[in-house]
Amino acid sequence: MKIGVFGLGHMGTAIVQGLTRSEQAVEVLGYSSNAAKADELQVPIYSRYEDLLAQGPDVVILTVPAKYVVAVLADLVQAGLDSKVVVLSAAASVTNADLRRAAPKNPVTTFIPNIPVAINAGTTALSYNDSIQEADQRVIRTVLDTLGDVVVVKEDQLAIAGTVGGCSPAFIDVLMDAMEDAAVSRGMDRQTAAAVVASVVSGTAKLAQTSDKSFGDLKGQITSPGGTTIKGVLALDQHGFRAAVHAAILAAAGDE
Ligand SMILES: NC(=O)C1=CN([C@@H]2O[C@H](COP(=O)(O)OP(=O)(O)OC[C@H]3O[C@@H](n4cnc5c(N)ncnc54)[C@H](O)[C@@H]3O)[C@@H](O)[C@H]2O)C=CC1
Ligand SMILES: O=C(O)[C@@H]1CCC=N1
Repeated sequence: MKIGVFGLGHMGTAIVQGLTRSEQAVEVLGYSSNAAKADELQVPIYSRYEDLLAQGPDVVILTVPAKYVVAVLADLVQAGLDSKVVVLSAAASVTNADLRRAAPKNPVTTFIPNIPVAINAGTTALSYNDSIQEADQRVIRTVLDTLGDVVVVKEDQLAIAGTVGGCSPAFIDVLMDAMEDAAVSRGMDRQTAAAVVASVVSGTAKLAQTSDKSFGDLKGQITSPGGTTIKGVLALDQHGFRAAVHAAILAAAGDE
C-alpha cells in the first residue's frame, strides 16, 4: 500500500515515523517544501502535489493545519487526485462533510491521532463517513491500527474523543514536568527524576489497561489508611487539581 502524507510538521512526522517503523508492507511518500525531511524520515519527499500523485498513492493523509485542510484537498483534486484514493484528515476541527465537499468522489474520513503514533503507541479517534464502503474501512483500519489503538466513535463524539486522546499527551507532559520539578526541589538530579516520572506514568497506565478496576479503585490500592499517599491526594483536591483537569479538557474540546 502506498501512503502519501501531506504536511510534515509534528503530527505528519509522527505518522510517517509510525508507518515506517511498522511491519506492514507500506510505502510512505511525503509532501513538504522542506527537502531535508527526506534525510530525517528516510522517505521520498515531493514538493509538488502532481509529482506525489503521479506515484499512485492508495491513501492520502492530510496533516496540514486545520484551517488549510479543505483548500489543500480541493487543490489535490485539481492536481489529479484519483477518485479511488482514500483521503484521511487528521485535523481536529474538520468534518466529514467538509471533506466530502472538497473531494466529492473520494472515500474520505476524519480521524484524530496523538503524538505517540510515532512509536506505534498512539490513541486514534476515528469517525467513518456514512458513505464509506467496507473495503475502504478495511484499508483505513490497516493504516491506523499500525499506529496504535483505534477507537471508533460517532462523529458528534469525535471532538471529545479526539481531545482526550489527541490533546491529553500535552496535559500529561505538564503533569510529568511538575512532578520532575518537585523531585528536583528535594535534591534529586533532573535526569534521574525524569526517568522515575516517565517509568511511573508508563507503569500506572499499563496496570490500568490490564486491570478491570476503576481508576478510583486503583487509587484506593495506593492510599494506605493514615498513610502518606492520601495526604497527597487531599492536597491535589485542595489545590483544585481535578477541576483544573476538567477545565483543560473542556477548554480544548471547545464549545458544544
Ligand atoms: N500535534 C498533535 O499532537 C496533533 C495534531 N493534529 C492535527 O494535525 C494537523 C497538524 O498539526 P501539527 O503537526 O501540530 O502542526 P505543525 O504546524 O507542526 O505542522 C503543520 C505542517 O503543515 C505544513 N503546511 C502548512 N500549510 C501547508 C500546505 N498548504 N500544504 C502542505 N503543507 C502545509 C507546515 O509547513 C507544517 O510542516 C492539524 O490539523 C492538527 O489539528 C491532530 C491530532 C494531534
Ligand atoms: O493542538 C491542536 O490543535 C492539535 C489537535 C489535537 C492535538 N493537537
